[in-house]
Amino acid sequence: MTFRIAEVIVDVAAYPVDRPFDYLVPEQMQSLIECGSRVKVPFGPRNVLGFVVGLKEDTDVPIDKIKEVTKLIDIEPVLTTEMLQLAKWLKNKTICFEIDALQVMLPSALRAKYEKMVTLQTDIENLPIDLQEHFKKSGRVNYKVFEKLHLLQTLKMAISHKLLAVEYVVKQQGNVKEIRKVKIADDANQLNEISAQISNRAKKQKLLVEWLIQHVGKVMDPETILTETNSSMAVLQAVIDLGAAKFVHQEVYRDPFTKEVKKTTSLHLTDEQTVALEKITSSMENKQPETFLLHGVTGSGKTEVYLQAIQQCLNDDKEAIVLVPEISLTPQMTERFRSRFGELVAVMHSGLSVGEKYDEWRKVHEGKVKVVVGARSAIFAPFDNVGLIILDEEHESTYKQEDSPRYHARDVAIWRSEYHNCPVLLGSATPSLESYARAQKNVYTLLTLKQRALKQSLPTVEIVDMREELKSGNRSMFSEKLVESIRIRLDKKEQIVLFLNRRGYSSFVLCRDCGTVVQCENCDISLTYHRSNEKLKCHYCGYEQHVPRECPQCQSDHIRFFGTGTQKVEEEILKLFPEARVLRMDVDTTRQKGAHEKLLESFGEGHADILLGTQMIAKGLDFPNITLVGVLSADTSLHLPDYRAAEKTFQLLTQVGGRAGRSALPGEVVIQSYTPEHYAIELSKEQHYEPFYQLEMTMRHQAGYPPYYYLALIQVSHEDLMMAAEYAQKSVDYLRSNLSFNVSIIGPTVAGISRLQNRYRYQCLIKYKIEPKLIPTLMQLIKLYRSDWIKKGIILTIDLDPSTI
Ligand SMILES: Nc1ncnc2c1ncn2[C@@H]1O[C@H](COP(=O)(O)OP(=O)(O)OP(=O)(O)O)[C@@H](O)[C@H]1O
Ligand SMILES: [Zn+2]
Ligand SMILES: [Zn+2]
Repeated sequence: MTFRIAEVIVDVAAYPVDRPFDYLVPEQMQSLIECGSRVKVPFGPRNVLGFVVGLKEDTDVPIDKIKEVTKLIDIEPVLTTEMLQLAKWLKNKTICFEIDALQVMLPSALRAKYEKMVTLQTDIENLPIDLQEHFKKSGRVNYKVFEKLHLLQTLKMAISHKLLAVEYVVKQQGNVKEIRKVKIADDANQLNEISAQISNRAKKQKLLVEWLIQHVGKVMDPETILTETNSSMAVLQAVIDLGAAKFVHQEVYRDPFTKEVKKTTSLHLTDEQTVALEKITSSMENKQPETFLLHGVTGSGKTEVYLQAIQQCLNDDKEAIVLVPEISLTPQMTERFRSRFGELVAVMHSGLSVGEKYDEWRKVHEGKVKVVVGARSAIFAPFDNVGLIILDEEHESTYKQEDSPRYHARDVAIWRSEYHNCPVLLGSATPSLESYARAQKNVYTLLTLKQRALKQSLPTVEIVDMREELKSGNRSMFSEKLVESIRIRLDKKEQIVLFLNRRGYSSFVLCRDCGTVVQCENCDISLTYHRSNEKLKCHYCGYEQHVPRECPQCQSDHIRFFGTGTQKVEEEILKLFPEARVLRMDVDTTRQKGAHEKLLESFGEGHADILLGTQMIAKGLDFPNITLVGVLSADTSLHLPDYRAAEKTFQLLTQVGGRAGRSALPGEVVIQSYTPEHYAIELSKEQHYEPFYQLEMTMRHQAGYPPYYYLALIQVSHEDLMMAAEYAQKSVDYLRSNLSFNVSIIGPTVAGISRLQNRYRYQCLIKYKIEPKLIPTLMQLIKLYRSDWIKKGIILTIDLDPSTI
């Protein structure tokens, strides 16, 4: 069947109406075009990108008005029917443009510049005659060749018979970091000749070439060569000009899968694990879209349950998606999957280059792998026979995307599970209140692991009141208790994790005379001090400046940085324990690709006594020799203007505490706090979730927050303060006159960060329980915005279930 009309979602933001437009399919394209393919179509004066979301025979658009599809980008669709449906759902669920929903499902490589290449998948004789000659020289031919020769029809056939495949080769644009190395010539004779040519007066050059002869063919850092030979860059350049070596560029990035992994097999499950696994597999057998909440204490062996459930899924010839929060995508976690399922696993996370990400996506798209382990966006993995979806650490806020489409991976997971009739498994030691409440109401099925896998006891937790320390004259950031515990571990050669809670906290520069804090020029946010290069940086817009020598307000020179960064803690530790080997893990030491991995590996191998870090080390670590966890500052995350502050603090303390005593050796946790009486801190002592859940639910009920109420956040920004305020007020008026009376609308108020990237920000919060008019009203508001306000420079965003307010 061939269709004449394509329905296309076009990539035109800021168009008030979000619906597909009809285009005429030129005859030669009719047998090639499919739903889920990208096209180029004329829109107004331009040619724009679009996605084919429907094909049909007729249209209401008059024949003299309808325009033709200019170009078919993919002869194989890049999106499945499922994804097209999902995009429609996402559009309503998150109030976004359908185009944004479609784009988010594709790897960024397909949005970047790329070259399409056709690669040979079989012996050349098996190809249709017309195509054969093109592959004689090389197994990889530019797609454009076939386009020019009008061979697309034949090409498409060959592709559908898997004789050929289309590959997108990304033109890397600074995504891959390269470093300059020196490649020494391969041929010793040639080097000898060069040496002979050099006049005896150019002693340094001669010496350098002599040295190079000893290292024929090697690739080395220029710095190494210079220090080893005690020569200068000029000398090196001179011998390079003579042909003794050449500069080469090497990717710093490596293949994500270069490391060998040891194969593991299923462990014998504990009783609790067995019960949990059976429930999950029986739901898989019955093809039920059931959502499970696996609540297991730290170290209870949730991961082993995931692994065996996935095994079941593979046995049934189905595919599995595993989501983990970006920060716990540690090599340890991914390795556990790879060592069980080997080549069947693809890994997707932000540490990969655009090209690498695309390679992983393609493995999924082509069915070469059966399991995806990845961060949030891996939920869109284009499998077509999903048997199980897992979200590890389901409470993590990184599962919510902060830009359009503002989706939550959990919601998408549940949607896909309904599409594929398969279960979703949410796992956590500290479930989100929302999920636990749903489990209480039997919307989710609760599975519990109360004990650690080898029946180890949970670590003992001691909370130290830092106010008392101060009273007794201890001004350091380490309490006496913690110092003593560290000393014992160092003596026993056991390992220590020190955790610096830096959520909502940073080192800033403050004038001790007038109290001024140095702020960003573009945002109303204090700048963060970076010791490594003595600079102040804005973590929101990237602005940076040197640390001022005097206060910009009062010119006093008593201007110092304030607060505790990991570097400062490290110095302090080394003062107290000069013999300790400390590994520091923070944004500064993990910037390089693979650094994270190396640090952890080295710690795991026992090359350090103390692992010091921020949020990054709170999760997923499973090292048997860790017996002490110290939390330096439990409170910092408590004082955030966030209704989830207590929940986040409790989760963090429980998770980080859970790193201790996971094997034979018993664990101890020392939590330092200035507000030890706060329930989130007090209750983390028992490492019991239930009491915290009960109390926090009461608080939420009283304050009218989720899970009792739903929230929607509307933000309005403009470069001009008055404009921002005016349009925020307009939005609120509009909402008030259209929503029911039992919906509370709070605002407009100044946003938490009142100015960002030179735009003033106002917001308004909607709290509701049931409000059928909400989505239609918000859609109308968006329409108002897109058709008029946007021209005045307003930016309006709507976030349903915002993760912070
Ligand atoms: N049935 C079992 N028999 C023996 N060892 C097990 C079993 N299940 C899990 N383990 C081991 O127990 C340790 C903790 O398990 P795992 O890391 O899966 O726990 P978890 O619940 O995911 O922990 P966390 O939430 O703290 O990260 C691991 O070293 C794992 O290999
Ligand atoms: Zn001052
Ligand atoms: Zn800024």
